[in-house]
Amino acid sequence: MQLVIMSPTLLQSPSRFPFLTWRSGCFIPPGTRWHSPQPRIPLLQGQLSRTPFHRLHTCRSSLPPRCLGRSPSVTRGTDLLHGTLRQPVRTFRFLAYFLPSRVPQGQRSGSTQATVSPDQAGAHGHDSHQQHPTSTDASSVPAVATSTTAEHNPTATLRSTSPTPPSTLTQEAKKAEQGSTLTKFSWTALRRLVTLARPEYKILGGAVSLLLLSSTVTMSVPFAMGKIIDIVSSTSTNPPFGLSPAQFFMALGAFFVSGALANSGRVYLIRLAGERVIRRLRTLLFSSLLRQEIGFFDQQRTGDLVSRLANDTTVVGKSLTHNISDGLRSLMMAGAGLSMMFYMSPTLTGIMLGIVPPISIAAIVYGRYIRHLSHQTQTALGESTKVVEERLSNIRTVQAFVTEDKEVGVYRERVDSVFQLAKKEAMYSAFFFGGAGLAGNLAIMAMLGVGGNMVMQGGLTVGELTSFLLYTAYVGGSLSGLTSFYSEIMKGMGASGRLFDLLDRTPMIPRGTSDSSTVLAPLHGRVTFDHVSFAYPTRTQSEIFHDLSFAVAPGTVVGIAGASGTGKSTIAALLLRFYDPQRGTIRVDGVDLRELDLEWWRRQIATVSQEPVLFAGTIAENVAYGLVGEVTEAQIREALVQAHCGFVEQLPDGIHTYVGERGVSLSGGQKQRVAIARAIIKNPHILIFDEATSALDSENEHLMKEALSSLTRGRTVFTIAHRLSTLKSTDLILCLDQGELVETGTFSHLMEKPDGYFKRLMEYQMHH
Ligand SMILES: Nc1ncnc2c1ncn2[C@@H]1O[C@H](COP(=O)(O)OP(=O)(O)OP(=O)(O)O)[C@@H](O)[C@H]1O
Repeated sequence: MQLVIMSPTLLQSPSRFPFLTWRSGCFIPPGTRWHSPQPRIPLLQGQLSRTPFHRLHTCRSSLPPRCLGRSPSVTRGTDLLHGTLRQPVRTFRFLAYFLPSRVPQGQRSGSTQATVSPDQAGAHGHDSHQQHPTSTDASSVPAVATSTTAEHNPTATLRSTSPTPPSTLTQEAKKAEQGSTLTKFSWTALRRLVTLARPEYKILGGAVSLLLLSSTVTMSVPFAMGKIIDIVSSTSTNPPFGLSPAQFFMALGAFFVSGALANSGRVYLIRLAGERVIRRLRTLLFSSLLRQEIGFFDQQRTGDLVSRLANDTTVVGKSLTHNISDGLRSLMMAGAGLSMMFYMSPTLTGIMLGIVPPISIAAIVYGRYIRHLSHQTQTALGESTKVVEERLSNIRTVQAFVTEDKEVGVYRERVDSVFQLAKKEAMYSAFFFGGAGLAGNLAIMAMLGVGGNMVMQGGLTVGELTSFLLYTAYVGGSLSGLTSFYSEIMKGMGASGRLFDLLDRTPMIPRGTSDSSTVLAPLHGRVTFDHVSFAYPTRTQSEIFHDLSFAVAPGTVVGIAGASGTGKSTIAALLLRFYDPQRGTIRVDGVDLRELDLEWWRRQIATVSQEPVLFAGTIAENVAYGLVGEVTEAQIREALVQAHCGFVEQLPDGIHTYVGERGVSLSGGQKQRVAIARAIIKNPHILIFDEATSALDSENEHLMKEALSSLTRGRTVFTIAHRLSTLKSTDLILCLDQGELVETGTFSHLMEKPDGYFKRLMEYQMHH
């Protein structure tokens, strides 16, 4: 992607944009590869590598106003869209980078998207959540949230914004879409989830030991405070263990320092284990994804898969580490706190147990409703973001049709429904926080009343009452943590279920490196379609081929002709074994394709497709793509010469010129010739050339023909022809009509047929 940063605002206020790095007078996001800085103007062109989504989001919400045209505030989303739809396309590319390609469903930082439901709030802070209430405010009440930022919410579900119509979704995709909210508890799922953390057992064991230590220190704070109050307020109370007051304070200090060290260690180890789990899961998942057959990708939304890779892995990693650590901590603290309370005053503890649980239950039920509202808001937000993503990624069409105002109208409607839901949520949340705070304070007042009475009658010291109240607050906080622990584990189970669906999925077309798979040596290249019937997995009802049979001798240049949509490219897809036919057999040198080692077979084929895909990298890297083993620069240059890629020498960095994402900085004809060089260097036995549908200019067409002639010599070649005149030099033409082979023969033979199908097609093309 091209990056163009022109904003003086950005250049003047570096501290406002911490996500950008200052380099050579320009800011670039982390992970940016950059080149060719342009002189005189503060402009930089660069290549962006992937940046974690949360960072993109941070970037988006911090975009400089001048870049956006208006305020970047999400509450003024329509203004933002209005501004961006009118930006020149180049500036727009910069913005597009910062917009997520997926919609966060539960993870929004700051602004109106704060979506933490009250009963989740205990999970906030995770490692750093030493938020043990030290004051008697509402935060000490179970299930009472003190934070409204969702930044740490690990439960976000990213949604695809791909425009794929829902009707094409499979059960698998739908399941992913439903997210984790429908997860049911199951021991098997929990066990599988826990197995993912097994390799980290040493680190986690260390973390749990440190957790024990730090929790012990934490839980002695109220006791120590009560003691201190008694020591300073009455001369009759002495420090425990026969220590002098000075020694007691020093011992307490040392105790706290060791607790802090243990806590730091615990946080580090937990994070380390979490990140290791996430790293392992991501790698496993990506490798499993790449091994799936093409039919699988036809049925899935790319956005969902990316979301599983980016988001579900994080949810699982965190639920296994952070959540378990937090849950254990809450459990220990609740248990220890209650025991201490009973020890200090069974009467007061009884009263507390009579008041707090009903408040907690009410808070949890109400909190759930708010979470439901929050979920609805997120869904609506997802819908609105879909509009933005689709329109921004097709900005050329929007501007060419001058539909900016219409699009803003569509977006305004969506944003408005987000606003209405968010308003409702805000109102309910306001009542919740107010009510919960009041209930908490009333409970504390009740206990102060009873406890104060006991102090006056000499049943308790002031210090003991203080300790007791602090323990109440601690226990309340811990219970709140426990409720969120359960919901986080459920989300982890939901996310891991979706991950296991992918990890466990056996590709319908396996790689075939088993002992039974065959390698043909030598390969001659005779290709036979024997009564082949085929329908795409997403449209099983409509057969593309019915009983298709033909044979191609080794070294033949075959042209495949036919009207658009008759299945020409499908032949190529079947040859590459992207799909298997439902009936019939495709044979190579007499051997069923299904018996061949798939990796070996695909290495024997080179394809030059209609719109060749180049990857973000240099020309040399693209030419060498897919080659096994070492490749020299001389080989690359030779292939480029054969493919008539003379233009490469004119480029500033020659073969090391960076071609941009999907080869965006090369013309269509240049891309095709680089793709031909990529095919030449592979030295394939079989070549599939899918002719470009878009017309090339005559010079380009001539160069292409020349390049191809170097490639076709001595190989079995399938040319999928869109312009029939290019088939003159083929040895054999297969003419398809509605998936059936209607004519075969040489060009001149077919043109001689008085009312032949091919001849009619030719004439039609010539006159249109
Ligand atoms: N992945 C897919 N899933 C479902 N249907 C598909 C898929 N790819 C192609 N089709 C359908 O299969 C039919 C044949 O498509 P194919 O791409 O082979 O045609 P073609 O002859 O190469 O067309 P063109 O000349 O326009 O490129 C079309 O009706 C198309 O809509």
